[in-house]
Amino acid sequence: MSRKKAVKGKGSSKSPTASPNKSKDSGKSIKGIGTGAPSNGLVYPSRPSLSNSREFYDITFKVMLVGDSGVGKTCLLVRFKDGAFLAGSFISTVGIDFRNKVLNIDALKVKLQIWDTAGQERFRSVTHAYYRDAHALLLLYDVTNKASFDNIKAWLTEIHEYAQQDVVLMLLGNKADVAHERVVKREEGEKLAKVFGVPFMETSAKSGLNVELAFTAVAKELKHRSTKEPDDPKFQLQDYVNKEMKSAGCCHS
Ligand SMILES: Nc1nc2c(ncn2[C@@H]2O[C@H](COP(=O)(O)OP(=O)(O)OP(=O)(O)O)[C@@H](O)[C@H]2O)c(=O)[nH]1
Ligand SMILES: [Mg+2]
Repeated sequence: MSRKKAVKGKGSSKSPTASPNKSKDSGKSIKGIGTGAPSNGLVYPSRPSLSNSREFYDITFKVMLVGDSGVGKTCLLVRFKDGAFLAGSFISTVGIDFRNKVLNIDALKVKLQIWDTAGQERFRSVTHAYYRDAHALLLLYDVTNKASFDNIKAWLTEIHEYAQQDVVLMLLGNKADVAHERVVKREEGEKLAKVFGVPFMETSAKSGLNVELAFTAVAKELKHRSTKEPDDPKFQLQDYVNKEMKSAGCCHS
């Protein structure tokens, strides 16, 4: 299996084509980031591995974080990437930014290129341009902010307008650690997600609750889609998430 080297570090991003959209090794055009054909990701032909380093990957996908300003998109990404929480004053994202992380999924190295969008209205036209190439979208609301929950319908309308039809979508109710200021019950999030047929879970960038799971579940779904044989059973994202939360003894019926 050929291993590609991931672009390192934090990217600031004016350009949506920061990732390769062509395999130099194979010389052929490949589906995925920057090509506008995101359904299958980038799968590289078999070759001996160059390295076991986390820098190398077999397949890559673009994941976008969206939702109102202040719901915790940047904090969720920083928690996932660096295992840390950005406490203190809130610095709103300007435009769009990305970070890479390589995960081991069923013996494959899956690189997620994660785009952190600005939730502020004034950057909306910038983020619209990036939806088209996204393989997956994590749509966040803040369980302590009712308006961010009420806006989910508008976000879904926007997603249907700008994203690919088969984009993997997951709804996340973030800041689940804040019990005393909670105004959106978990059941309300579950209900809304059911209405729109999207997987759902609550997360906390502060405590780390379900952060790894959210990204891993999406990576598994994308990897499954891109490598599955016709007879393979369908990967059920919500079932996987429920099973994992149950085995972790976490907060789900
Ligand atoms: N208690 C708690 N606070 C959080 C959590 N996630 C984020 N915050 C806080 O919420 C505020 C906003 O977080 P950001 O991650 O910057 O929000 P954002 O969605 O990226 O906002 P924009 O960049 O403006 O779109 C910050 O003050 C964070 O410290 C969480 O899970 N729990
Ligand atoms: Mg941000």
